[in-house]
Amino acid sequence: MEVINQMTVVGVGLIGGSLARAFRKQRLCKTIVGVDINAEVIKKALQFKVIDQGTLDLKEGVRDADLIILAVPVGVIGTVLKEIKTYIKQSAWILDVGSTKSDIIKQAEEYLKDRPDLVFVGGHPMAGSEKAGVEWSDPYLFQGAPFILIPLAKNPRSEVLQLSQWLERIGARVVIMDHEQHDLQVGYVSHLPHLVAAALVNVLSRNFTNINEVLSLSGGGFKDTTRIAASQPNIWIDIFSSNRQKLKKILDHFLEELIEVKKMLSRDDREGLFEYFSKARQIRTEFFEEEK
Ligand SMILES: NC(=O)c1ccc[n+]([C@@H]2O[C@H](COP(=O)([O-])OP(=O)(O)OC[C@H]3O[C@@H](n4cnc5c(N)ncnc54)[C@H](O)[C@@H]3O)[C@@H](O)[C@H]2O)c1
Ligand SMILES: O=C(O)C(=O)C[C@]1(C(=O)O)C=C[C@@H](O)C=C1
Repeated sequence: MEVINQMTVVGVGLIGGSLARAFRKQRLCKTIVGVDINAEVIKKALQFKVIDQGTLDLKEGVRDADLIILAVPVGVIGTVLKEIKTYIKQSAWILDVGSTKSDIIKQAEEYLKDRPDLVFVGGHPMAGSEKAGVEWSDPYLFQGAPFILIPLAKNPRSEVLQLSQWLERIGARVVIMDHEQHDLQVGYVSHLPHLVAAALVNVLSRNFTNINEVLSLSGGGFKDTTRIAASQPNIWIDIFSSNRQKLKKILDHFLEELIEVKKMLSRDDREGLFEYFSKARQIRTEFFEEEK
């Protein structure tokens, strides 16, 4: 397998830091350079030996890279790409890890028109945490997790194959799909759950003044279903704004579910409720038990 001379991670946070550590652990690259807008982040990343060199200067950081990972918030991935494209080495690979893909793929197609030599692949690791920052990075984060890849139409399959092999080496399960399907399906299994978790918390604050008293009564159910409500809002604003057209439709479908349940409650439809919960139980247990 080809070893990367220099990998540059732009945005050395939870995901960027975890990818750097995972690639290092598997000896997939010789040198790792980190670029961030925050000097404290670079200092910490050097201290934890997540990166070998760090800089606040994008141009300097990407110039000699063979693989560039864009691990900044979704709303700035395109801006960074536009800024660096003229400095990138001939035939380098660029992988972004943003949680939405349609906007980013369209930006990459537009901005890289005059750099047909570059291999841009849209990526989305379906692994993460509610914690942010390099201090929470984990070299094993991607083990067993899906890593969605969205190649640009013009990319040769062999180039995507090389990237897939590196990602498989860090334990990920590569899934190749198109950006529209990605934003729809991931909208249901990641973005909607995030919103539901936040709503479960916020419904308390809207209806109680003694929230802490109510929270002190919660057991595992509330904690399990609301862990992700503790995530960084800045990351999620970008995700929701970027996927807003699909999310509006997904929300309509979700509201239909809630209205159905409300109707069952109004007519005390025990049979309907039994069917409803049984269906969910069956789908969830069959899938996740088979997955083990
Ligand atoms: N957190 C998750 O669970 C998760 C999972 C999969 C994908 N993602 C995606 O990964 C990306 C990074 O998320 P994260 O959770 O690692 O966030 P994070 O906050 O831990 O890290 C982001 C880093 O980017 C830096 N940054 C921000 N703007 C920058 C800029 N213009 N130039 C250089 N550095 C900049 C920040 O200082 C920070 O260090 C996002 O696009 C997110 O959607 C997140
Ligand atoms: O496990 C978590 O904490 C996550 O929220 C990770 C999670 C998700 O599964 O929805 C969140 C956003 C990412 O884009 C990918 C993965």
